[in-house]
Amino acid sequence: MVLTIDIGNTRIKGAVFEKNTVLEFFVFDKKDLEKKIEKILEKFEKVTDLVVASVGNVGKEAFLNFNNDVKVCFLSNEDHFPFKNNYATPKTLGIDRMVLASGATLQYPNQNRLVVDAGTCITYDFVDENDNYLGGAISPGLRLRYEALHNYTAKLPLLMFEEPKSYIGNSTPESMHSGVVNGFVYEIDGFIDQYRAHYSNFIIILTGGDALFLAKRLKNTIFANSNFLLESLNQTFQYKINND
Ligand SMILES: Nc1ncnc2c1ncn2[C@@H]1O[C@H](COP(=O)(O)OP(=O)(O)OP(=O)(O)O)[C@@H](O)[C@H]1O
Ligand SMILES: CC(C)(CO)[C@@H](O)C(=O)NCCC(=O)O
Ligand SMILES: [K+]
Repeated sequence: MVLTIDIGNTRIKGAVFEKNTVLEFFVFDKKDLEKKIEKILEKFEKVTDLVVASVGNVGKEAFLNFNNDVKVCFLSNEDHFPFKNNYATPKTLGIDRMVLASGATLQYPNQNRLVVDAGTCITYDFVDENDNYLGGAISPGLRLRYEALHNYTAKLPLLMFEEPKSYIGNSTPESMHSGVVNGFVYEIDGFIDQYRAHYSNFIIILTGGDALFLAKRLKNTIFANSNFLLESLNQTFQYKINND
């Protein structure tokens, strides 16, 4: 059994896998990291490996004190991945993006793939049909847009997500909801259109905390898989075992 851990910028997510089947999912706060992992390891005694991807400020050190029977695999940019990395700055490429690209390569062989992760940031990652990772884009996620409007102006309130009533906002809150939510949706549809103009065929994997909401709103119909990063961690680990 494998416990995969995704340390994002905001939250931590985990999943216990028996081969390719998820037994349980977890979401928790950074401050609870060690306590929660201890609990999971107590509940699932058969976990032999802990596989971690961290883009947050939680480093390898946080994983040194667990039960000795558990091996920790803390993924880094130096690991071997199933794609050819054409990024001009491979050392600064986010480990979450590498794992997403890896999952897309392994799960959807021999095709162009675009992964859109709508989390704290929105990331776009493209792997072509010859398994070249080309890069993509990084932009602020939904929650971050609301926070930025509030934090960098004098007058704008901090709002919680609400579905805008129209693209023409007729009040301050409605203008903000339209700008944030519609802007978010238009951006992603716009990027997908751009890829479509250059690649006649590609699959789209939509993931991250806002994926389910987005899937309903995009003009481009695509399926969402909120757990794609955790699944990709499990697959990347299997790949690593078989290729190291
Ligand atoms: N309880 C929650 N806490 C924070 N964000 C949430 C929550 N529920 C839904 N969301 C939405 O999820 C988005 C954040 O996504 P996610 O949880 O994937 O981020 P994350 O844990 O920081 O991961 P990453 O850094 O990998 O993007 C926010 O824009 C927000 O709208
Ligand atoms: C963009 C984020 C913050 C998304 O989690 C992460 O992938 C990251 O810190 N990336 C480093 C920069 C890059 O990917 O080029
Ligand atoms: K993200």
